[in-house]
Amino acid sequence: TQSTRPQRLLSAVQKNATRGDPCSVVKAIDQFCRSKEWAMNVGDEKGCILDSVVSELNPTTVLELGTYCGYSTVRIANLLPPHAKLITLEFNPDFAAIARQVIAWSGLEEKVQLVEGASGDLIPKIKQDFGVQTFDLVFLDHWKDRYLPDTKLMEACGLLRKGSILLADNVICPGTPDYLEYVRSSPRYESQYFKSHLEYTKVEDGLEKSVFLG
Ligand SMILES: Nc1ncnc2c1ncn2[C@@H]1O[C@H](/C=C/CNC(=O)c2cc([N+](=O)[O-])cc(O)c2O)[C@@H](O)[C@H]1O
Ligand SMILES: [Mg+2]
Repeated sequence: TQSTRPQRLLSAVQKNATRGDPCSVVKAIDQFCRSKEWAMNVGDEKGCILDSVVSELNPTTVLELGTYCGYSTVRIANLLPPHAKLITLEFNPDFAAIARQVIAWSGLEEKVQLVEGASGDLIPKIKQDFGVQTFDLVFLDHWKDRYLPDTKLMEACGLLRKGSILLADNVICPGTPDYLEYVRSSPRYESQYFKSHLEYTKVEDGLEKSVFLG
């Protein structure tokens, strides 16, 4: 049977990256996406912006919406202090299975809890089921029409506190116009756009960093 792109991405990691070395896993995926097959990882250019936001914040609780193959999961987890927790939600079981193996290859399983399911169903259960009260950082990178409803849901579920940061990928390409309008016009957020490029291309894209003001 034909392999899928995520399966081929995982094979490239297992072939070219060193087990237990997160940086080599990130490099192997970027090399695969540049030289073999484009894939919708946040990528190296926007990844550096992601890294700087994570490093500056030094979060202990992080939520990622949309794991895909686990590229940004590994980038974020690699920068977390000991005992910090990254919960990542992924509803496609095939992608989740690949991501688990990518995360395991990087040796960061201790810091990551990958939960299979839809964000709309899981977000209301996080406080009771995963022992997290609020998130220091949320990285949004799932279906673009889910960014706004899930942000409103996180607010309603009390998962954001004064100072929580939302970092959203693809606010230009493919674009999240309703989300962008919301965080830029709401008095409850202080937003900042980090101009960059769509992963592995010269097309404009960027990350929107929004601080929840409570
Ligand atoms: N509600 C939900 N709950 C849990 N998991 C969910 C979910 N909605 C989607 N997902 C998962 O998140 C990933 C989708 C990402 C969409 N990104 C994209 O569509 C995308 C597209 C381009 N692009 O076309 O250039 C570039 C990018 O950086 C992109 O992130 C997939 O793994 C999908 O299974
Ligand atoms: Mg993306």
